[in-house]
Amino acid sequence: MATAIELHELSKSYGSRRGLAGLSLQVRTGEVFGYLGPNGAGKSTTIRLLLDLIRPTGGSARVLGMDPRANAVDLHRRIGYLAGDFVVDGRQRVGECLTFLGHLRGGVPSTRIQDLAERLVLDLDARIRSLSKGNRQKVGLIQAFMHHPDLLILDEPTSGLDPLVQQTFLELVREARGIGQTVFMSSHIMSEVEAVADRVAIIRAGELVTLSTVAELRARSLLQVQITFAGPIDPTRLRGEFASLPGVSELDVASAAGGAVLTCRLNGSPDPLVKAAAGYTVTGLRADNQDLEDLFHSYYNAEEPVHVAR
Ligand SMILES: Nc1ncnc2c1ncn2[C@@H]1O[C@H](COP(=O)(O)OP(=O)(O)OP(=O)(O)O)[C@@H](O)[C@H]1O
Repeated sequence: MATAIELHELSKSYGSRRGLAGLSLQVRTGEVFGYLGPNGAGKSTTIRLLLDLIRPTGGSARVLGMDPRANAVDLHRRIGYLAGDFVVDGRQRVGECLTFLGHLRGGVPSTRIQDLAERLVLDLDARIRSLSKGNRQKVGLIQAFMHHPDLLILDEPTSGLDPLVQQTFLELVREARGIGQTVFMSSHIMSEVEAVADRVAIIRAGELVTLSTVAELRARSLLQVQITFAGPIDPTRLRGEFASLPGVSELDVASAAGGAVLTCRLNGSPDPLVKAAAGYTVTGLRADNQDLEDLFHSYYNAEEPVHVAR
């Protein structure tokens, strides 16, 4: 099966509130799919619909080739799910809780639980109620990964984890992909998913804004350019000449040490800018890719959906 998740015009209204508005997308088997959006965008709503924890008001979803409404029991066995608000009985010890959950999933070797707990630095003897938020999140991660499910559905999996544990989590995701598991993970922070995701979807107000590979997104991001020119040079003339070049925006020219420093953003081919600069003596040149996080914020804040590919 080439498609692990398929959404077709999926909608969910909560009374007059819009949770999800006609969302269509496909997650391929074996890929790591990042599902991004600001708070309230509809990420948890989508995930709850996939698991049949809530019912759609329109459209349809297929998960591992099945209808979540008709095959919830079969499906849940093949899915590892980490809820955004993961809660378990606080009186239990971590090890007891994970063994119990393992039994519900057809049995998980204790060595597998021990290995995951060691890697995530989690004490299996601790009582769950005594754990910090981050350590509870580790319990949630272990129960999602431990039975090697075909599909991992993780709602804000890195929430509360310190940077070192986040790295271990990313390793677990890579290993899962390595053995053919599919990972669907939500986040509201791009940097958490860009290191592992094959593709990312960005949603806003229940709608798909963009769907693309991380590499394509990077290529689409603007360049922040700084060119230093040797003097004597007329900054006003420089400004007039460069401001009209294709793809140039946010241009600024400042006088410096007898010469001038030009800064601008560049969208598209650098060729016209480079050719214009070649008419002068260039003593310095910098071009940095816009931070992907900034790019995401521009998608979140855009008036209209920006781009939807594949
Ligand atoms: N049970 C509910 N009753 C009413 N409105 C709801 C309910 N659940 C979600 N919503 C609304 O649906 C929209 C999408 O919420 P959802 O929780 O899916 O977003 P999210 O992207 O997961 O955000 P967050 O990161 O804050 O969890 C929001 O406007 C939210 O207020």
